[in-house]
Amino acid sequence: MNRTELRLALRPLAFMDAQAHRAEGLLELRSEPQRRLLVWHPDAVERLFRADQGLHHPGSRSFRPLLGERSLLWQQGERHTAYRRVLGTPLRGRRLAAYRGLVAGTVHDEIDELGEGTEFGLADWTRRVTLKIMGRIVFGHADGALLTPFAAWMDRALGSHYRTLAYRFLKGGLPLPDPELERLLVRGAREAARENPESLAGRLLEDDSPFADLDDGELRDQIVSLLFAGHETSASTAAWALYWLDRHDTIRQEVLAELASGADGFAADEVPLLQAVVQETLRITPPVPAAGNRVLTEDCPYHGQTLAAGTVLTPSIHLAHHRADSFPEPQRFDPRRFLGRKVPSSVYFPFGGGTRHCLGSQLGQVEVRMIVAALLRRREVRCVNPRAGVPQLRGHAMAPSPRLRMKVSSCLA
Ligand code: HEM
Repeated sequence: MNRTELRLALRPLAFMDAQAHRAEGLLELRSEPQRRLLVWHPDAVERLFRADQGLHHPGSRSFRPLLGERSLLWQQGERHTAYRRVLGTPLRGRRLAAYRGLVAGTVHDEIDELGEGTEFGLADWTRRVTLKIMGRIVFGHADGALLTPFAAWMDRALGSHYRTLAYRFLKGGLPLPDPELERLLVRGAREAARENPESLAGRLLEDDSPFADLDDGELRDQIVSLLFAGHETSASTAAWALYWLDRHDTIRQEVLAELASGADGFAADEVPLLQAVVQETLRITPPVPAAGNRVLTEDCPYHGQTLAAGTVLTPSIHLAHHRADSFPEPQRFDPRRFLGRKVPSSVYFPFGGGTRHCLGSQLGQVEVRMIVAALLRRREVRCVNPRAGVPQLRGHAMAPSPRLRMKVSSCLA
């Protein structure tokens, strides 16, 4: 790792912001022989995602041990496609309706706990809600015996950016969980397959699935990956959306007026302004500032130069979302940018793209809309310390600082 890559690893957002003036939307992070480029120009992004099928996806060096060497996040070829088919199908389109009651029930139970005068850490609260939702989706239940030690492990690995860096650089990798937790996760998945065949673990292991005979190691990797990828990002988006609405009271009032129809937020077309708030939140504070690395498998001409096979390309979501020619006044929170407008996926890609496009993009947005809708409708909540609304890195993800607190001033329902 050279000095430029070290600066990116230590302070990724500050590093990327310092590159925002580069109209070419391309920066060399490392030179030959293992050239690495940060890319955010719309042409480069479009070409990259279009060519994704033929590229290599090596995955993150620090996350590979955490999520497991056989995680679907770095599987390639046919096995990767099969994982996406089995796990992605229930998370899309009409199938999503099956989760409406589950998401609503979890959110309302957590809101019930927020009495008048309660102060709570926003990012921790949304993380608790989304982990319970993912527990119910993956196992069919939100058993604290599984989810509490899982959350504690994630916090140990990712709860402090500097601790994460220390693990990565001084201890040779992020901490592995207690073997007992790994055993519990695998046992939970096998029980789910018997008792809750509709759960994701059940679908993965059902008799006619290509993964019916999955061994415990590979099963562990998929369960950890689903719980991790499925809750950190949605939690971060929900927390940022609530923060931005707190900062923009007129928009908050307009969202509340929209919710007066009784909509629960499940269907985006019933709440266009709330959906635009979610999209703008994902633009201005994308929970994943950079998509996964791609490696060119053959030489590729680009803007008068040749990018050699082996070049690593890192798509910067953060920089693409802050290009003034794509989003005028990019630092301004303005959901109206998205009202009645479809934004091209080469300039706006909070869920990545190509063959690795997020499997839970629709579910994640449903969760955020339903969390925001239910909380706004049922509680009068305000930020106690809005100055703490600064980004905190959790591995490759980015959430509001854990210091950001909300207070319930009254219970409305
Ligand atoms: C608002 C919430 C979410 C955001 C912003 C988000 C963002 C992302 C991004 C940026 C990627 C990498 C894509 C790439 O490299 O091109 C990704 C991958 C992935 N996400 Fe999400 N995600 C969210 C919610 C979810 C949920 C709810 C799940 C539930 C299962 C999920 C599961 C996954 C999986 C399995 C992958 C790996 C896909 C693959 O490698 O084929 N995500 N997500």
